[in-house]
Amino acid sequence: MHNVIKLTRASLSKSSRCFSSKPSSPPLSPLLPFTSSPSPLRIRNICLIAHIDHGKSSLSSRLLHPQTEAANDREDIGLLDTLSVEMDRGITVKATTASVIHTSKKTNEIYLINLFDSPGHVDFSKEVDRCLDVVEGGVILFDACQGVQAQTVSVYEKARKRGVKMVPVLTKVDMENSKPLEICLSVSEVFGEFDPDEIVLTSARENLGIEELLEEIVEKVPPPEVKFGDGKLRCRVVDSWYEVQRGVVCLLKLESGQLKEGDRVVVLKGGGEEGQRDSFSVQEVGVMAPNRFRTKVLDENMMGYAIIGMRNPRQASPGGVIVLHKEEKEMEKEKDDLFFTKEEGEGGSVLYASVHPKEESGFDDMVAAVERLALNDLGLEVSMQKGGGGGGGEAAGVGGGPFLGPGLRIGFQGMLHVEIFRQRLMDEFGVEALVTSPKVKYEIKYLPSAKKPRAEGKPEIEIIEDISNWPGGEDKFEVREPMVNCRVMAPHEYAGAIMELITKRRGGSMETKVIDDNIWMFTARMPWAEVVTDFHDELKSSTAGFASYDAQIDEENPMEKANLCKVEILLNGDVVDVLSFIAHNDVAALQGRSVCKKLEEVLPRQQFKIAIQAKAQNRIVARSTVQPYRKDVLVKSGKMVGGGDMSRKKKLLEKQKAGKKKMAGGKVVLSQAAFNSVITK
Ligand SMILES: Nc1nc2c(ncn2[C@@H]2O[C@H](COP(=O)(O)OP(=O)(O)OP(=O)(O)O)[C@@H](O)[C@H]2O)c(=O)[nH]1
Repeated sequence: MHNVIKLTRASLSKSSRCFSSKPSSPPLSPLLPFTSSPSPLRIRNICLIAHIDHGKSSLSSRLLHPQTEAANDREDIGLLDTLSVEMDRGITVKATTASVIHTSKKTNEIYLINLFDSPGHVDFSKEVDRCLDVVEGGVILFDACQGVQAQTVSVYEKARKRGVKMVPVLTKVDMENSKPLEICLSVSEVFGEFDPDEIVLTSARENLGIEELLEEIVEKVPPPEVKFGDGKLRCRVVDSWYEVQRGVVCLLKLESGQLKEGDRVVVLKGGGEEGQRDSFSVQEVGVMAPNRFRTKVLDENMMGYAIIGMRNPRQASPGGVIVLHKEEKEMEKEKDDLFFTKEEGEGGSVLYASVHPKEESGFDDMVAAVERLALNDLGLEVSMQKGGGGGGGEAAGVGGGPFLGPGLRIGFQGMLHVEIFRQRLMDEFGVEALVTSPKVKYEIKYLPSAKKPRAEGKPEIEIIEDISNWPGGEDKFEVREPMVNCRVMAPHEYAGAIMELITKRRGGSMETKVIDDNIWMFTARMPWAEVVTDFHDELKSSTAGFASYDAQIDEENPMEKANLCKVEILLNGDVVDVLSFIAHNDVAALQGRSVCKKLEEVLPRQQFKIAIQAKAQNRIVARSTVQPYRKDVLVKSGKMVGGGDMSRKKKLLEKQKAGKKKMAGGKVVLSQAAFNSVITK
């Protein structure tokens, strides 16, 4: 039996004595020679997975703690959450990796553990997929107070599907309201594969159970498989990011061979052809610990970084494979087997919006920033078309109509992803962007119509992710919308509220499962458009914050027919597509009214009146007005103009009226707040 704490009430009550106080791993620097050529048998690749906020980053930092210079006794030093958006919001949005050296007390062997700290929020689950694709082990965390949550089940399923060996861990056992025994029993019951005795009890805050966890990892997780026995270089690009000084930095997993500084390499990617690819000279390689630690060589099965003098971010997107230039021809033949992950552009986005620079002149800068950000954010799907374009640069944007400058169409993974994107553009590149209210994509099936027959060559079925392409009034058509399988977990006393909410949001095929004495799980098939916006907020408020949810695209049956219509928003009589939205026929008028009301509150007042209208199914369903600034032309420097001269006063008022009439065609300024009003409806 390994040295995992035996889970008994007695052991729990004296838990602090059961845990060793600090891991005994030595600092990284004396082990430099080892890090450059470890035996694959002593490498472990793992990913920490869990529901949001269950303590992945804190535990990762604690695992790294002995070898970092941050000799700080607190766990929340956030060693791996380094983006400013992560520090600001206290969440992980980007999976990060670091290598930990661990000397096993049992075998006295030194191990190199490459760990990924993955994000917990469902919007960043592409990051979790990317990590699970390159590891053999997953440390699955359960919060000792909250236990199994909806996203835990989903990450467990992802890991199970990939055959990743899981090490179960309870976190935050130091908390006063923690219920380790209860939660361990519940975990074992829900997943049916973890023995409660095997679950490692940890506290990143109190530095408990860390040594035991490291021992469990080296004991349970298998070493990486040796896939190619020919010693030729094949490096998988796991991640990459752009640094102003050094250009593109790639995070690599060496599937085979050895990568040395000075090697000449090429990146095989789907698009490039043999002989046409740029070759690069490897300038620096090393491991992440968690900062860059130069080793000059990376060996088979290691994970580390490489700087190869690349400046164009598009050349090294995740999914590519780095091979030696002299072996390019040979590797070209294996190309199809070498592409391990999806290529850029196949992000499977679920929400689409157009993104515009706040100042029209900033389009080219925005394009460059988005391009760099997309390298590092797998969930983004950017359509960059070559050619003239709105800003005169390389990328052609989408037109913003009379209200916005040129922009880019971008696919996102969810609403939080949109927010994080905007903030990262600002924090990391100083670019302020406006993101229109994101929409899901719809499938339009055109039906035969005598009034407006389909033009020759036009497809019967169209996918629409930009609602300015929504069919016109004369077209006969059916709409299908994307569906998700939604899972909600909450204490059973909220069952009524949860069922009501799911029904209100057009959920169907609802099922309920009892997880333990307290928690029930609700599953339902729901329209994605109903879930992606504020479902989470409403769920939290109707369950006093206790419910957790997770939604996955229904792969088997992704679209379903629905009675939907476009609600057009008009400003001073002009249809503004970037504010228009799609609604179910039953609530179109209601939502139109709500958006008009909200726009009235957020549209900045002008010198002229702004008439806001909502139009659905060929009729105006709502209207409201933003009143203009009213300047009292009869008062000048605090004094009444013209004294008792009525004709002078009349003249001034008429002049003002004429001026306003002239300005009525003025430009309404759209702010981010205006787009947000459409999101929440
Ligand atoms: N008391 C206590 N609090 C902890 C412990 N570990 C983490 N926390 C707190 O729990 C919160 C979430 O911790 P994180 O480590 O950011 O959780 P996470 O799973 O990485 O979060 P995401 O990556 O955003 O999903 C923070 O406020 C931590 O300070 C622990 O062992 N004990």
